[in-house]
Amino acid sequence: MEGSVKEVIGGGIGIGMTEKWVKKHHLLYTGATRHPLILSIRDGSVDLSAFKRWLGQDYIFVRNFVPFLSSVLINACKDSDDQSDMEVILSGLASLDDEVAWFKNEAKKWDIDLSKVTPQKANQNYCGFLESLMLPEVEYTVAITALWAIEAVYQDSFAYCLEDNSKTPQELKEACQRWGNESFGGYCQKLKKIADRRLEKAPESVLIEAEMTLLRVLEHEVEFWNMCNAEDPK
Ligand SMILES: Cc1ncc(CN)c(N)n1
Repeated sequence: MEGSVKEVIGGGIGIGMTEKWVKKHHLLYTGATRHPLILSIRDGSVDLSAFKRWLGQDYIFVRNFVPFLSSVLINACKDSDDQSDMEVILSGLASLDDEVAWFKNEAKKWDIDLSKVTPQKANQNYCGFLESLMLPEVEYTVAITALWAIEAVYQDSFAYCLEDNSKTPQELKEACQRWGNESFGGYCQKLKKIADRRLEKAPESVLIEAEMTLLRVLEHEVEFWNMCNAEDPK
């Protein structure tokens, strides 16, 4: 029950660290989730070549995201204080199978040869960052915060393109649905809860590391959208 004694004592209705950080860094968060590319999809003015660039580059990103998510899963199995973390992360990993297939199928529709797409600079940088998060010294709390942020940016961005008054072109709606749907939203909420639970108990040094990691994720996301909107390879 909302507002129950248990919830108040347990912090259920209190604001978590992730939300505090989103508020504190709202300019950067908004930069990542309301980027001009997203706004152009939502208002229907999108340059389809930018969408195609995004499709090819994101396919490469997702392939690199698989080992990152696998490493968060291993961390959860080894270091988590709650067994259900593993199930949440496993569900995300399982859905990537379908996601990779979706990219291949979508690329065919848009006449994109994925074998010829090479990662642009911003994508290479982002994938390099994911690799750095897989190093053994990276705390589970930091890695799960990164995972939540990466997924939340896509959820927030694409859900915005599906709101009632949006003019998202029909042929892009399926892409927006992938990350903008309610079930993906629920997954992001679960990741947020895990991150908040871990952050609540984390020592100051881990909190600093996690907040910095969130900022890096948001910066990489902005750079990623910029790369798709740019005419020339960066
Ligand atoms: C760049 C980027 N960021 C996030 C997501 C969501 N997994 C993605 N597919 N690509």
